[in-house]
Amino acid sequence: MAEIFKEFITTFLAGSAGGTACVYAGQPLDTVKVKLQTFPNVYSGTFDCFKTTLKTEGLRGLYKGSVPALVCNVSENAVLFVALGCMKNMIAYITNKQSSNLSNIENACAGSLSSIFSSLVVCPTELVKCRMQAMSELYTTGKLEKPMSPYGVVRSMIKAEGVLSLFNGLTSTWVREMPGYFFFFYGYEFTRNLLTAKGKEKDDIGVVKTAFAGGTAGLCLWVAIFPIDVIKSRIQVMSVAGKQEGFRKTLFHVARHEGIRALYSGLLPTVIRTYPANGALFVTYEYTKDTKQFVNQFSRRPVRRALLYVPGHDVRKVTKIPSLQVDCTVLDCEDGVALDKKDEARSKIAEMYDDIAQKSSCEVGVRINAPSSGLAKNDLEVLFGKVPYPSCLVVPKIDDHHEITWICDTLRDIVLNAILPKQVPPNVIRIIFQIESARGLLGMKESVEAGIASCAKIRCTSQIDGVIFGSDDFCADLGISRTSEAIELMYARQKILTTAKAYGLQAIDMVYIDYKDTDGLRRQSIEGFKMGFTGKQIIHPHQIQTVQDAFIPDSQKIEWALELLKAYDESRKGAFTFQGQMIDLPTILQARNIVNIYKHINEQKKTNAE
Ligand SMILES: CCC(=O)SCCNC(=O)CCNC(=O)[C@H](O)C(C)(C)COP(=O)(O)OP(=O)(O)OC[C@H]1O[C@@H](n2cnc3c(N)ncnc32)[C@H](O)[C@@H]1OP(=O)(O)O
Ligand SMILES: O=CC(=O)O
Repeated sequence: MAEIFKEFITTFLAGSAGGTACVYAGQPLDTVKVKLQTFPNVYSGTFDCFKTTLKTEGLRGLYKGSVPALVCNVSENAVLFVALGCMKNMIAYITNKQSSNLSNIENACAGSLSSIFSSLVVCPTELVKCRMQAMSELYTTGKLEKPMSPYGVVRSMIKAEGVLSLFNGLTSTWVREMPGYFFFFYGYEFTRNLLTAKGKEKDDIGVVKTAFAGGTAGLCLWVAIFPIDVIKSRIQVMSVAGKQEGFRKTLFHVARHEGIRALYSGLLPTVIRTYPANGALFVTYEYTKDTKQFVNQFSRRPVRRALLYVPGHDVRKVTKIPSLQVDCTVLDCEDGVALDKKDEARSKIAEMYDDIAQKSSCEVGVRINAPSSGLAKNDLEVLFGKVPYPSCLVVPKIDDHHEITWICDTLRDIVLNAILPKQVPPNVIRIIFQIESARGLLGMKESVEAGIASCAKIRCTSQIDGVIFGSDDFCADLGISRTSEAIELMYARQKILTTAKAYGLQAIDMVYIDYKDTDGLRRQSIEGFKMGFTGKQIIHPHQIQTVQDAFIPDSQKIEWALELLKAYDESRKGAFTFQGQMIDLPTILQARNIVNIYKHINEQKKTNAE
């Protein structure tokens, strides 16, 4: 059910975005088309109409009716593309095929059927739009006493003839749309197939070819239905000056009195308009319909209670990932890989990533080498210069803010230059960076701010998700001797945690390298969770369960929090006593945190299981 809803939302959003792009790209020529269709004798041709409108009414005149056009196009395309999905599924069901494998004719039939639904939106909105676009002619030819606003047009129609008058021209809209959309989608799919290189998918033809296929779709539509559109525009515009004759009578009237040419009046601007307008429509639609990932991506950060490092060159360990019940795995190019194995690790990860990520229910990220190593750029190019690329990037040893800026800028350039010309980057890259030195700790606030600022330069490519405490390198940098209680690391842990939380980021605690000592690991994990860390790095599958159990509130705590929140709702007091303790807002907020963490983890478990 949730999937169907997401599908609905994403198609709806993609259709709406496509409709918006279509209007802005095509409105001036649409205005010219409507003027020529309804007043063929006022202008000598397309150019004259364009020039005169620009001269007398300015650019605003050409964009007149944009608001109803936006309403019209956005709602039309949203409904059209949602209905198209349903109709394709229906045809796929009947023909026993996958909806992505329908033939051109089947796609065309799905498009034609979808237009039955979109016409219900198109008819009233287009009626208002057409009248707005031809307003100055209606006024100067005396058919209207004074110009009206879109709202005025709607109000006067409802007042004079009732709500149903908004559907004036519905039959001619259907007569136009059903064959129109048959040719539209046939033209689109046919052109896309034609432009697809052998052995490639039509979804991969790129922006320019998609735009061309969209324009050709529009060309097929208009050539097929232009006379019907002329009659529809006539009925809709002229009925402002009184009741207009029906479709058939108007058609014969125009043909007899004005000649067949009048039925094609306005075809040229329409054909010119169709390439930018429908090109923009399909490019925007195709490239935003993957908003499902967007909706998922921006909703929440993935839960990362345990973050398991897997050395990237170690194929045996990497292929183990799909069998592990862990929140997050990180394929390592850095400290888990010897210097002479760096190239091997990088290329193995690039080669295996897609397969491993597909088979795993956990998040699969990568850790590149440090910015100061001289290896990081190569890592980024190899790992992120192709699709699919990892959804999560761990960057070690951030010693100052220039380094994280450099990483984020370089990553963005790689994605923009290597991926964008071919397709919209399929997923946001969630960056987590490591603080592992005295300098890194002191400059952490600036590094967080620099990372966030760099990612914000172009939204949707990357975002800073969290900070990791690299305790072992930190000990090396400061000359610290480790103790089992790790009291010597308390300041660093608290500072990292506080800074990360101040910016709403995840804070991931240190590694427990004595991986056979489960009791010690449990103690340190519970401590980290109580301090406020959201998760912990691990190095061995044995550590998964202990850590993941520690980073979720226990059942007693959840019960306490739920009961407390219930008592708070009932008491409606600032301070009150609950189970012998004084409770006020700070404790309520803590209880909410507990419930939120619990809910979030359970939701993620459900999503992973789906
Ligand atoms: C401290 C600072 C840091 O930077 S930490 C990050 C860098 N270090 C790392 O990435 C090290 C990751 N861990 C490892 O390489 C191994 O766990 C080490 C510690 C070397 C132990 O490996 P090994 O001797 O194979 O352990 P084992 O025989 O007990 O393994 C049992 C089965 O589990 C597997 N395993 C082990 N570790 C991992 C891992 N990290 N990821 C995935 N699988 C792992 C082993 O391959 C072994 O599987 P199998 O039974 O052979 O099929
Ligand atoms: O990278 C991790 C560390 O502990 O050092």
